[in-house]
Amino acid sequence: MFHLASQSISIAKPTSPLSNALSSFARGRRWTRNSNPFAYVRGYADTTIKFSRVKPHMNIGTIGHVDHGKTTLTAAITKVLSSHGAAEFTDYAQIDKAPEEKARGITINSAHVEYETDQRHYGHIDCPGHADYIKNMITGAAQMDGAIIVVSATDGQMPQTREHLLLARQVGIKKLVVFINKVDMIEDPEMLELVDMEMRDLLSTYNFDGENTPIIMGSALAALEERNDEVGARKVERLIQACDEWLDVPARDLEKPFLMPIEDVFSISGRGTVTTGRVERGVANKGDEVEIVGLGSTFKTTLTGIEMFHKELDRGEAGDNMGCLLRGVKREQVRRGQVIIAPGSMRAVKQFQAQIYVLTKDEGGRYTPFMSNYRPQLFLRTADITASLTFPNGTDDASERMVMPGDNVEMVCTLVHDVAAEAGSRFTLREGGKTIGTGIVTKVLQYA
Ligand SMILES: Nc1nc2c(ncn2[C@@H]2O[C@H](COP(=O)(O)OP(=O)(O)OP(=O)(O)O)[C@@H](O)[C@H]2O)c(=O)[nH]1
Ligand SMILES: [Mg+2]
Repeated sequence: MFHLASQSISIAKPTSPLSNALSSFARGRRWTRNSNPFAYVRGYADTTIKFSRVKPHMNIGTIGHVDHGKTTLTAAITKVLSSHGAAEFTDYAQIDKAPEEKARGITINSAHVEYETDQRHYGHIDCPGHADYIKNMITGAAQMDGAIIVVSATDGQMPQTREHLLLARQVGIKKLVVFINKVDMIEDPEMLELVDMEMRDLLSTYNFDGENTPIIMGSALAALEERNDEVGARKVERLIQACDEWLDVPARDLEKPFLMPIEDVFSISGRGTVTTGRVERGVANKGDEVEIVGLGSTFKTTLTGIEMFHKELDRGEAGDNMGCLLRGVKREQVRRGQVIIAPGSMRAVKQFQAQIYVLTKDEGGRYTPFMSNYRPQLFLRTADITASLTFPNGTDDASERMVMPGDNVEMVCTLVHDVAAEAGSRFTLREGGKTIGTGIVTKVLQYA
């Protein structure tokens, strides 16, 4: 039904059953807590340790409806792994640490932690579930290679469970692991079976592998509070094992030209301007010439420094969350929404044709149809731009034609600001605080 996201899913048989993985987690290593991986930017000048690439790195995170337990689970994972020496415990209050988050008891900003298993190093992003902060969820999810969707056993699937699944698909996440949380509050086992069945159906609806996706039932709070190990710590261990076995470390696009969407910009006195983001593809070496593209200005500069998780690197590659020090660039010259690329490898576009899926109201989308010249916000990588949607030339009755929620349509998007894009680039459409559609660029019609 959702043909934009119809990549085929290969059913990976777990090749290496994790033998006692959790107990033999990397011992004796130094762990740095990173509720915000970009906090290092402030200490940029001090860092000399080289980042080690012994294990494959993977970005995952927690998504799902508000209050279903994503932050509790994130804290619980670090707690359980810290007891194996494989993470530094990051308490709930260190993840939801903004005053407003504490006051309201919800996550607003997505937060980052890191931990390691025998096989992998994970960067983990805890996303907000509240509908008002879906924008932060999208940017968080856009950095993930796989995700843990948290569903409370007491509520079952809810609107943002569905919306997050759809958006996860949209940002290119191919596999998920499900954690059915709060089982400590459930007495009737049939209830759990029902949630399990409904989740498998829902996964299939959104083109995930509903049949084989691991579903783990437990209690994040019990694990965090170190009680009732059977539903607590043991289930969190099972969850991490499922992540190791089921989620695939993506084939990195190392061969492609370098591209890093700019997520944030910092100014460091004495050093210059640092931009942070997740490398989408390719490799950049310290000293490389790069090009900044989008939002009205395209110019060349040199990467004078690369850094990740407090450590300095000589190169950054696809999948890395990193900071780039840019030579001779003023803070005002760079903005979230631009990209840093290998010079000449992509251009800024003003208009393109796209295949768009319009969400139904049950998916959190519009209740009513829209017509030509509709103007939603278009989110592409980290950019957020107003766009005008029209029908392609030659469409019959274009001025009267309506697009209904649930429709899959080809439309022309004309942007108020230019953005780096190419055929295959994916985006999300939002309006009045909610996601109303998702799309993929099929053809560039006009460059900036
Ligand atoms: N009984 C029980 N309560 C839980 C469990 N896990 C989380 N909770 C409680 O559920 C509430 C919400 O938990 P959070 O971890 O903040 O939920 P969240 O999904 O991060 O919420 P948002 O980030 O705001 O979307 C808190 O009061 C938790 O203590 C659990 O396993 N059992
Ligand atoms: Mg939370």
